[in-house]
Amino acid sequence: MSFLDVSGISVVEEGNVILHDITFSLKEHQKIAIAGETGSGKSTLLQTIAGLVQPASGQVLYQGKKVIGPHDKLVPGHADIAYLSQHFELPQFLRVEQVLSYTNTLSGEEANTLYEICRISHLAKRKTNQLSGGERQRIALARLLSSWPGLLLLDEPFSNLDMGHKSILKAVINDISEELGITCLLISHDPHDTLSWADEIMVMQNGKLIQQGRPQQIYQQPVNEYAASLFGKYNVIPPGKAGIFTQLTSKETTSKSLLIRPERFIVTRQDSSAITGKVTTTHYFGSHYELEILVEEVPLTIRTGENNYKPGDSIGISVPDNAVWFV
Ligand SMILES: Nc1ncnc2c1ncn2[C@@H]1O[C@H](COP(=O)(O)OP(=O)(O)OP(=O)(O)O)[C@@H](O)[C@H]1O
Repeated sequence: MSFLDVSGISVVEEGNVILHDITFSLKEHQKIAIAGETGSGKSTLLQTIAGLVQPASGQVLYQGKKVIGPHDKLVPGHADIAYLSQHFELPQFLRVEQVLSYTNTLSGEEANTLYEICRISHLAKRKTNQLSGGERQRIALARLLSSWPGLLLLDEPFSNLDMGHKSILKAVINDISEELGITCLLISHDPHDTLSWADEIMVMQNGKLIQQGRPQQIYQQPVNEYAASLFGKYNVIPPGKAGIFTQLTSKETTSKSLLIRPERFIVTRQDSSAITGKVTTTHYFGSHYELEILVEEVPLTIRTGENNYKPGDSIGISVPDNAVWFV
């Protein structure tokens, strides 16, 4: 028995199939992130797990017991599963300590620990209309956690936060798992949030779970171009031109296109062991440069730490064996 077992979940709303036969399981303390484009069904999946949306078929088992959907329950939801919506609301014009006291079931010491972990202790006397977006979110989170759930579902927690608030929230979410032992499942469309945090990533497309795996696997071996696009820039080289690149590796060309991430190219000397391209544009990104180049009419984006090139220059590039992937 897993901590959470989702088996064969389908959801239909207004005659449209929103989730198709989703199956996966989550171990206690495992960190899973869900990625997918807008409308791919991520929120509906979290809401179904939380018992807030009724599946048309399939079931969710939490610690071996079925999560009852809203059709069969007077007050929808599950006492041990907390869901933080993208559209959470806090009561207006109340002090933070009042807002928290309404839901709190913890002892004074436990509550203080929770407020420390959520980085909100200093906000107790503040009114809810005097908070930044990031502070509001951490208070909404503390409010949910004051019932000490076993599973926390976070729906796009980082959207609309600036870098400062985002890094505080990341530390909070980390501490929630590590110090409070609460298992977290989160949705984010930003690869920086998911790749470094998750033990596993699930990729959704049109209501289907199309790939599940370790971050490295999802990033380097996406099942299709859509999955590649969710985690950053990539080059797709059509099958007819793939040989230009595979000749540098032990790989054989196939009928599929070749996928290479921009940072996997190596800028090298222009000799017989390299491919020669022509630089068309250069862009500076602070931590690196991106060069747009043309190799036998194939446009490529390559990333490099140093830029000694300008438009019109010839450039030598190479690609290691494990950087090429067929999609
Ligand atoms: N109650 C509903 N009735 C009808 N359609 C719905 C309902 N809930 C969701 N949908 C539709 O189901 C699809 C998936 O929605 P969902 O919110 O789960 O996607 P998402 O991947 O979370 O998107 P986003 O990233 O924009 O939040 C969308 O096309 C949405 O319009």
